[in-house]
Amino acid sequence: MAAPNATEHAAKRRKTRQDSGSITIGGKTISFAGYLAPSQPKKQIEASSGPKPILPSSTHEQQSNSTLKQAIDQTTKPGLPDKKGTYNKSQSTNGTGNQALLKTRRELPIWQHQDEIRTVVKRIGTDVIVIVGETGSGKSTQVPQFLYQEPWCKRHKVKLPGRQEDGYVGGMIAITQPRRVAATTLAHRVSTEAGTPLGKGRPDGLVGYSVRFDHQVPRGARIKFLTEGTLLQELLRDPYLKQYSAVVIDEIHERSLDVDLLAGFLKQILSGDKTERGGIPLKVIIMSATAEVGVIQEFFGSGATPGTEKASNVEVLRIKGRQFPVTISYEPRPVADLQDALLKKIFKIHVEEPLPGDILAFLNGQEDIEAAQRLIEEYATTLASNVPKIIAVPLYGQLSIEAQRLAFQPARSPMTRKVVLATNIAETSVTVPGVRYVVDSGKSKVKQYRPRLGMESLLAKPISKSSAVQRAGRAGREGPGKCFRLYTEEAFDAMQGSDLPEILRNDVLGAVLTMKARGIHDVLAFPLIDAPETAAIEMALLHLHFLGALNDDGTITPAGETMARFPLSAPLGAVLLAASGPEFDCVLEVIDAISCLTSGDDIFIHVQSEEGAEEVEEHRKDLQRREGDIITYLTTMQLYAAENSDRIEWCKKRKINIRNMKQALNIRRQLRGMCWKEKLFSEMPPPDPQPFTPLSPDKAEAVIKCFLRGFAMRTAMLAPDGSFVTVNGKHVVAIHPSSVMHGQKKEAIMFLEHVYTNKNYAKKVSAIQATWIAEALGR
Ligand SMILES: Nc1ncnc2c1ncn2[C@@H]1O[C@H](COP(=O)(O)OP(=O)(O)OP(=O)(O)O)[C@@H](O)[C@H]1O
Repeated sequence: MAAPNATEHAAKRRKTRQDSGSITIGGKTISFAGYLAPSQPKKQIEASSGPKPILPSSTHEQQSNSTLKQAIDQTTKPGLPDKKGTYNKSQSTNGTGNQALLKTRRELPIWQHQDEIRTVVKRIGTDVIVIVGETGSGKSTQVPQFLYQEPWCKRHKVKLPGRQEDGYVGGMIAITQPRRVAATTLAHRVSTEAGTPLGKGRPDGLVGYSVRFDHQVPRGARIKFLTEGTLLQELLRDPYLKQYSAVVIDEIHERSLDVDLLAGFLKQILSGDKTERGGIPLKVIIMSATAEVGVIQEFFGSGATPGTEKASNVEVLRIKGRQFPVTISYEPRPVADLQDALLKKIFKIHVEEPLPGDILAFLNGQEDIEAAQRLIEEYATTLASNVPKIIAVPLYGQLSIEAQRLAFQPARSPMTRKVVLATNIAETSVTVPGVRYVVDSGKSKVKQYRPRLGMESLLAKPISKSSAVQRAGRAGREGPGKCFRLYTEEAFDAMQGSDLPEILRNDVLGAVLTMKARGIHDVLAFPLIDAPETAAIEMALLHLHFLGALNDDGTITPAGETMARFPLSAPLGAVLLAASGPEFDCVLEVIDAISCLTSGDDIFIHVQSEEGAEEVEEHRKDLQRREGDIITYLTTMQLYAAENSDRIEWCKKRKINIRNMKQALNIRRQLRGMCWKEKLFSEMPPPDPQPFTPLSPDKAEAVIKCFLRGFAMRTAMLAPDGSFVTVNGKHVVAIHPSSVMHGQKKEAIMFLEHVYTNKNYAKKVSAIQATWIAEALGR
């Protein structure tokens, strides 16, 4: 039977309106009672489908586009504000763009506090300044701009221990963000406000950003936004953070593992030998709307009286007020079906609330986002041509940076309301321009690691009060906003104040390696706000020893130091190092596979329908390899790089995410550069495109054996009943449907990811032989 074409599929899936005033989309029925008039022929429904969105005098797009144009104009026009925040004519080409933003900045609550902030930060003896201000009060964008011209923030020429010639200390402010999306968008915003270009190597830029695999820091930058992980990497190269005068830790309340480590290192720098910085102090500024101030004071304070805000070296500043009000509403009673309630709320906002006003909805995770996106797209097709349109844009961590940026751009067509469907990555720090309405599901997926089982689970859990406040704070940033909480007020009252810090619920492998690489021998004695279970640290030490990162006495090996320098997890670092040995000699091949594995979201677009999946299988035949997912990724990269006609078309045909593939190529280039520097291979390959030669079975085996050096603990054997049972822990795992190995029975498998959702799944799976596991474990 011929496979149905895409139009037929779409027609099949398309909604069917029902007489009951509900709509069935993708097998799900949503009642429209109260929103849209029920049961009428389509044309009539369109003409009288409930209250229409109130239209503005100018359309949303006109407004958004002019804002965007202004922003672009401003970014391309150089100009720095002077000390008072006004613009110097010689620096700004016409000043008007910057002046317009200056007016907005002056209205931020924090603007009135700038002198106070400058005074407190420069105070001698004050090492740590905690700034607590409501969401949107202007902390992230304004504080670095208030400080970078202060005399203490200058670059100082100083004598440094162990050096003949003078060195330099200070000159730049680092601001960390928990996520790259916040770091990059804030850098763009601040460079726009300052009127200076953002970009590597550009002269005179004031602002830059540095996130994994993407560094845009202009020469002479004074303000640098980075992810916490990137600053940790910098700490390995520069243990005293000599290039910085101040480190601003933004959104500390998120308590990521990286921020807890950073806090520990910063505490050590503050209490350590000042001569290492030529006597120049490092100022530490900690900011959040919802931080537990007492905990921070206690941690950083020397001679602090907990809870009194009177620590001698720690000062607390509280910024009152927010720029625009946010009205919060709750559900009268608990909702039975969260996704149903979320969609209804989005549709209700669309028909009742005025434009402009985009919606930001918080969902559990990628799967829920994709499902909601499909349903909104179906809903959009039911809207009459004379009512505003609605579009859905996803925003989650695994998307490539480029795909994430789409969520921050205004809708392209006129009279269109954008709905950003996000995970908690949009919860703190970010401003999604255009958003006036927030819909909060009250849930998020939380990763939890069980050290004794060596397993990770990813389960949807109620959020904390702190998260709910942050989510609401995403509305009301450019005008008054509304936040619709899909839970009752009682449920809010019953929420925990804050989330459990990541260090207490996640694998600490990377954290322990970072500490070891920074020369911390006794990791149990390292200062941490909250110490993880000893069992978790012991597991991490054993694992690192197995990876060859630690010697028998617990000191770091040269291989461990190299692993720590790579912007990759320790097991992937171990894989690269194994590939560089004469036994395997396949670094370039391993880089090809790792590039695809780390480029964000899966490069392969998951097709929902069975027929669609069959069609895609047909087109992916040239990529798929019987050895499993790793060799399939590797082959995909090699074929993509060899493609010399139309790479976009090539991706489209195979349903490969074009942006992620481009990002993979970018990562491949960077990893090749890093491995070259580390002398892991001896000859640079010729530039692309080169003719494609399929990987030989021997080479494929070598690549998989290298991966086993990093992932021998993530293997499973076929049991007599046909299930796979993990070698470590003896758990039953099923091969995830996204794997090319799905449904296959092999003697043994290795999996790079392991997640417990509704089932215990192995992802990124390769076929292996049992003897290979013994070989890898017995080294
Ligand atoms: N990318 C952007 N586009 C448009 N406006 C922005 C952008 N970033 C910031 N703003 C404006 O600047 C204001 C202050 O933002 P900022 O991030 O400095 O606040 P904050 O106090 O750090 O908030 P939060 O605690 O929520 O991170 C926002 O409310 C918004 O009006």
